[in-house]
Amino acid sequence: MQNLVLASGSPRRKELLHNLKLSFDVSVSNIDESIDETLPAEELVMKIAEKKAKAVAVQHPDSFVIGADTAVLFQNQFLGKPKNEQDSIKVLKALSNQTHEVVTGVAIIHQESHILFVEKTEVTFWELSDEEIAEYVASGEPRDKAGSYGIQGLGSALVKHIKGDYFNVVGLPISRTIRELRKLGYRG
Ligand SMILES: Cc1cn([C@H]2C[C@H](O)[C@@H](COP(=O)(O)OP(=O)(O)OP(=O)(O)O)O2)c(=O)[nH]c1=O
Repeated sequence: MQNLVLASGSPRRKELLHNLKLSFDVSVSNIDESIDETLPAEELVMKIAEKKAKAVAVQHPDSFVIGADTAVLFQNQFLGKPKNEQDSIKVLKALSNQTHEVVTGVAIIHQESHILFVEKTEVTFWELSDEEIAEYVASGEPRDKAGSYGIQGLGSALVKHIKGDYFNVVGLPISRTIRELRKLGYRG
């Protein structure tokens, strides 16, 4: 029996795997997510995803372990989760009426085999009024989310259009992830 482990505490990633009716365990590692700003965003998110997966793989040596990390990239700036409400307001003002990229790095580890990949989605926001931003930030939704919004929640009202995988924006490019898992021999 093959065992699948999601190395993430994100409820969104859990739900995306559930959608595929896969049975899996969740194991969260407390790794240091501080970033090396000299690295390109694509490499950074893959590196952090790999760190998350590796920390869990040592405890589950025969399992297929998935780690992921999502960030927003705008004008060469790497935007992770907001530090506070002021930070969210600043980020949402910058993203208003603009297109940004959401990058998710995914790492899959099984025994000696590793797969790393990055998926990108372009997201374009409507022009947002100060009032709309203030109301959205007060809802609390931006708090635990890269780029200070959640496309799957109230944040859906901010988005004019996207180009690429919607699920990648939510935190896990699920269709590519399952395909890469199968390449490593996963048959669940
Ligand atoms: C842009 C965007 C991000 N997000 C979320 C996805 C990720 O959960 C979060 C980015 O933080 P991550 O560090 O990628 O993940 P996490 O802290 O939630 O979970 P863990 O570290 O345990 O793996 O932002 C949304 O839910 N919706 C969105 O539209």
